[in-house]
Amino acid sequence: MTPDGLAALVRARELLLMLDYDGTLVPMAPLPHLATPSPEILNALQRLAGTPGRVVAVISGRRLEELQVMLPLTGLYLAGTHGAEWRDPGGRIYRRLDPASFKKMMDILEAMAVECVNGKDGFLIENKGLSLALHYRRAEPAAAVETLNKFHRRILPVINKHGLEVLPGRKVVEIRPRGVNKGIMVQYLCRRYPQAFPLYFGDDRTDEDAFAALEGGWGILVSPAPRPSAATFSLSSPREVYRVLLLLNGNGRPGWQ
Ligand SMILES: O=P(O)(O)OC[C@H]1O[C@H](O[C@H]2O[C@H](CO)[C@@H](O)[C@H](O)[C@H]2O)[C@H](O)[C@@H](O)[C@@H]1O
Repeated sequence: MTPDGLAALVRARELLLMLDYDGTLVPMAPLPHLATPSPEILNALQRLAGTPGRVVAVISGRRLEELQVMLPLTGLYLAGTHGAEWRDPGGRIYRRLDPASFKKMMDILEAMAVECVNGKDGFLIENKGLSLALHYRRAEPAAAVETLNKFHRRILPVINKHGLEVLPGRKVVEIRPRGVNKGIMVQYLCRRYPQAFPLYFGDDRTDEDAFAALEGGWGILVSPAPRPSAATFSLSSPREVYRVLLLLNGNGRPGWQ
């Protein structure tokens, strides 16, 4: 699907526009804090969020606190930690889980990750309170395999005992409470806005839960190459996602670089 084709199909409808952040709205970067949106993306999202007939939601594995810094926008949903916490367009904050009850567990997992990484270069441990991510984007491939195997063995008893799950992502392994996934947030929004046609844009394994939860809408996989997915269509890059946002804003000028 081309961005122009997709926008032409949905432009006239009332839309529930849901987007993943990393790899979808913003291109991947070597480190999480470097994946920041351009002013053009921020403008496009802000315009959409202020347009009648458009409900906009960004649904990410990042913490809500971090998303609010990355996307200093108003009038849209920001959902963090795979939908475990979110801010609504009116600025109210909601949490499905109490971070306090997971703190001890995440601290234990963090200590295990530190032990397995053992000071090796290229790893990043991110304790998000409700989940823990072990990034290996900049690690040597052999070191990544060895460390991840060790980490999996180390955490297995804890995972099973405490109802957690392990999710492989793009150069990251994440541990989060079972039952928390982007699909739950998508379902909530679809039911809250039944009149709006749902579209979900995502690039990663965690977005598959969201595609599967769409109630009569379309999932748009963001990937340069075809791959198995529950999505309906695909776009090749965040750049193409940006073009769809521009077109939905009624601004089809080519040439976002
Ligand atoms: O659900 P998402 O919005 O796609 O968030 C998924 C994870 O994204 C971040 O990590 C990933 O992106 C970084 C920046 O491009 C990259 O450096 C890292 O290797 C990727 O794993 C974020 O740090 C995680 O907390 C999110 O779960």
